[in-house]
Amino acid sequence: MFHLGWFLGYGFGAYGWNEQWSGNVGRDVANPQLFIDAATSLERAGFDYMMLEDSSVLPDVFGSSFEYSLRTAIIRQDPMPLVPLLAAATKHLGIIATAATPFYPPFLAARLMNTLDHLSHGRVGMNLVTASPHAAAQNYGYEQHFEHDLRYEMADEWVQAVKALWSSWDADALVLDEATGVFADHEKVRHVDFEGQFYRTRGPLNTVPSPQHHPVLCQAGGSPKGRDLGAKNADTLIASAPGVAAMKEYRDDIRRRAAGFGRNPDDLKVLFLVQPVLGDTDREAEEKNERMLAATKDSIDAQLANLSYTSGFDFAKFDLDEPLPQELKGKSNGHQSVIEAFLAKADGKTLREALPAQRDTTGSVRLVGSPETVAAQMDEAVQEAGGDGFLIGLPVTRKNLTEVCDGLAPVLRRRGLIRDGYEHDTFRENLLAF
Ligand SMILES: Cc1cc2nc3c(=O)[nH]c(=O)nc-3n(C[C@H](O)[C@H](O)[C@H](O)COP(=O)(O)O)c2cc1C
Repeated sequence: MFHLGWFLGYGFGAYGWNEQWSGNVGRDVANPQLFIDAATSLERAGFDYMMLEDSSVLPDVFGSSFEYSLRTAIIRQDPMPLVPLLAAATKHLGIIATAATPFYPPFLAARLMNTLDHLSHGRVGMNLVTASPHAAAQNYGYEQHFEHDLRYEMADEWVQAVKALWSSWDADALVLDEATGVFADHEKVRHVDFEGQFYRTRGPLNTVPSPQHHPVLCQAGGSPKGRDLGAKNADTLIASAPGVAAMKEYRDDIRRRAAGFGRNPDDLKVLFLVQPVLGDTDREAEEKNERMLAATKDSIDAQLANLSYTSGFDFAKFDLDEPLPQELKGKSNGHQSVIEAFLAKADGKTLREALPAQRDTTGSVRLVGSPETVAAQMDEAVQEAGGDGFLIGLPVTRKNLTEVCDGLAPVLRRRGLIRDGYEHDTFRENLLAF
């Protein structure tokens, strides 16, 4: 059996602006109903979790302008207030929201997650990101963003501070004895007095222990430092590795690192990002895939804007019919693993020739066909790569949700590949159930 998550690539944002099948995205922008519908669909299908990505910028690296972002609806509402709405509409689904460690004081994050864990009855998780654009850092008052490896060192310390705050109350600190009038045992609540290189916090939390005590931690680092942060601290890793061999290499490496940190590697579930293309028949799905690939090739601006966002380099400045300047290698302060893989693939090509390869970096394994065919492809990939499951990275439209939740998932369930109901009450217990 494997686990399923859905990755909302624009968080609480807009999906499929001005495209077919995106409903009334213009009229309903910032309306939570689509996300509530998504959560109930995912739960019906037996998903472990829904993961809301986030970022704090209106991207303006590409062309040194907001023009592309505003034309194409690259906006994001804060995902945190959405969590209780999703929780209220569901009973079992895990809900992960993203927090950028450089910008959340540990106390604020620990208290927020504790409270959300109560509101969701033990079903919340936090995706730790270090964020990459300088503009994000500037929104929080920094002159520019911290250097890539430094921000991972900071993130590791940040997690230790957050965990210390969650542990500032013992799980059994609540007495709730109305006869003696004692609410909580003061000997089971203590200061944290956390003094790190980057963060200090006194503690304790002024909130009571939540159902999971330590909400689920999720992470997506690809670089060596990013992998260490995840291997040491995360309960689930969301990964993008091109092809079964790369998936296996990534998972084996993560499990080795986790064991090196004294953890049981089975306590860390690695889910690979995929974008299945489903049709009523294999032929219909292949035709749809061809159309989507052609559209991707045509949408040069979308690819350049995406590269600009992840790298921090303005790709509008490069000549499409020349190779990229060699000196870009090793210079990005952004998503390093993503951008270095692209630069390696672009070697010896013009930028225009290199661009279609960008699509390869967004999905781990090719899944195209009818629900039966895609279920078999997923089974095969997991058997070969040994992954713990998949993260569906399709745009959040009701059509995509229906195809996956009411087409693909029932086939996966009939084949015994995904859960048939939820055994436990909390997200963590369900995640670790197999
Ligand atoms: C599936 C997935 C989801 C991600 N979600 C976010 C996100 O919500 N916010 C963010 O700032 N970065 C996000 N990232 C980027 C990662 O946090 C990280 O910066 C990136 O994978 C590159 O890692 P590296 O810098 O360690 O190479 C995501 C990456 C992946 C693969």
